[in-house]
Amino acid sequence: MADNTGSEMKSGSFMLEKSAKIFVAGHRGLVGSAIVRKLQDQGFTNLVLRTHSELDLTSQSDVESFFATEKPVYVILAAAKVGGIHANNTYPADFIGVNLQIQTNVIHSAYTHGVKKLLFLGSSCIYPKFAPQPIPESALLTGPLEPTNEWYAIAKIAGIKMCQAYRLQHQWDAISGMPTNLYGQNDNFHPENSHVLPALMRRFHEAKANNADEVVVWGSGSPLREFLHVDDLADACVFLMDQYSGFEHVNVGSGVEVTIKELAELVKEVVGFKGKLVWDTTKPDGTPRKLMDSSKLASLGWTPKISLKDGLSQTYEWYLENVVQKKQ
Ligand SMILES: NC(=O)C1=CN([C@@H]2O[C@H](COP(=O)(O)OP(=O)(O)OC[C@H]3O[C@@H](n4cnc5c(N)ncnc54)[C@H](OP(=O)(O)O)[C@@H]3O)[C@@H](O)[C@H]2O)C=CC1
Ligand SMILES: C[C@H]1O[C@H](OP(=O)(O)OP(=O)(O)OC[C@H]2O[C@@H](n3cnc4c(=O)[nH]c(N)nc43)[C@H](O)[C@@H]2O)[C@@H](O)[C@@H](O)C1=O
Repeated sequence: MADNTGSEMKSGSFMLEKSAKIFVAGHRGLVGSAIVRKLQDQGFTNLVLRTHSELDLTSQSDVESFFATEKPVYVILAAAKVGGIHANNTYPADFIGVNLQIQTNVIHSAYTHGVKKLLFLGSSCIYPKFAPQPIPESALLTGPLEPTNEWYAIAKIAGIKMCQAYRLQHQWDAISGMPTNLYGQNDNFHPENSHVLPALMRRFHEAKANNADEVVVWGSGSPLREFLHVDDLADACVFLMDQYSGFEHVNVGSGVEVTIKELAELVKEVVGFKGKLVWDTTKPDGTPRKLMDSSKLASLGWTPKISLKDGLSQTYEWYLENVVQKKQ
């Protein structure tokens, strides 16, 4: 039964419907590809997938036709305009506009065409810049946002609210998960527009390959970030599809935070770069700290499994095989 208050749980029907048609939007991205791997591992056989060029989710009419034709039973919305601190800061119109368009089109058409349940993915940047730490779900809309990503955050907050509004008005089972900073295979390794972890992995790798003496890292090194491996996130998404039908969004974190300086040292070690770090303090630090309180998800019965050290090694192996070797 769908629930308006968040107090009730849905028990296990998703995992029993292995041949139900599931639309994973954004299936080639970091998150979408991990969700596809997880669903396939779990025996789901009827995934419907479209690349950006096959279906532009910012087009309301194309999204409408897609849902009318395909009629998926479940939707996991992992398509979005995504990027790190520099991209968010540089392209505010894209981050608010594209994300509002994608999520509005997909959520509305999914509801209209009888989708049974939808999972919307937001981000830990929805919370106020100076939220209490660890950040509980209840901190939403209690203070001003971090300016470097407020445009993206406003779109994501609108997505949560849209799911809640459709639940209230139409008793429709739309839920929201809020992942912390993610990393893993199929990440974006762009030198400027990516998130810190893939950016540093690439920069250390290239410095090592070129016998460089130093690597530039942005900001002061003091901000704290919590990192979760994307395979853990995918596992949590499947868990939420199966086990959660509440009104409130759910934090998905690892509970482990490191300073950017500690992260840089870890990535340096995994890559095997021997030179020194130089800090470019003209670059923004962003939020000083954003550790999520994931006790709600833990109380439902889900916890992460992959340590940062193991996850980093795995990701570097993947990067070597799939990015470096393919360029050669
Ligand atoms: N990465 C992170 O650290 C975090 C991510 N998240 C959330 O997870 C979700 C997925 O992020 P992530 O996997 O990192 O992002 P990626 O950039 O890796 O992937 C985004 C996907 O969205 C698709 N896409 C983008 N625009 C459109 C469009 N107009 N029409 C159709 N498809 C489109 C892309 O398709 P194509 O490949 O075909 O171009 C791509 O597959 C987002 O909602 C994000 O907010 C939350 C917290 C942290
Ligand atoms: C997931 C989350 O991601 C974004 O927020 P963010 O956590 O600030 O993201 P980030 O990974 O880009 O940076 C983390 C920290 O790391 C420092 N840093 C050092 N050196 C590099 C570097 O080379 N690249 C980047 N990107 N950052 C670097 C950087 O200065 C900052 O202090 C949101 O915009 C929003 O998209 C969102 O929700």
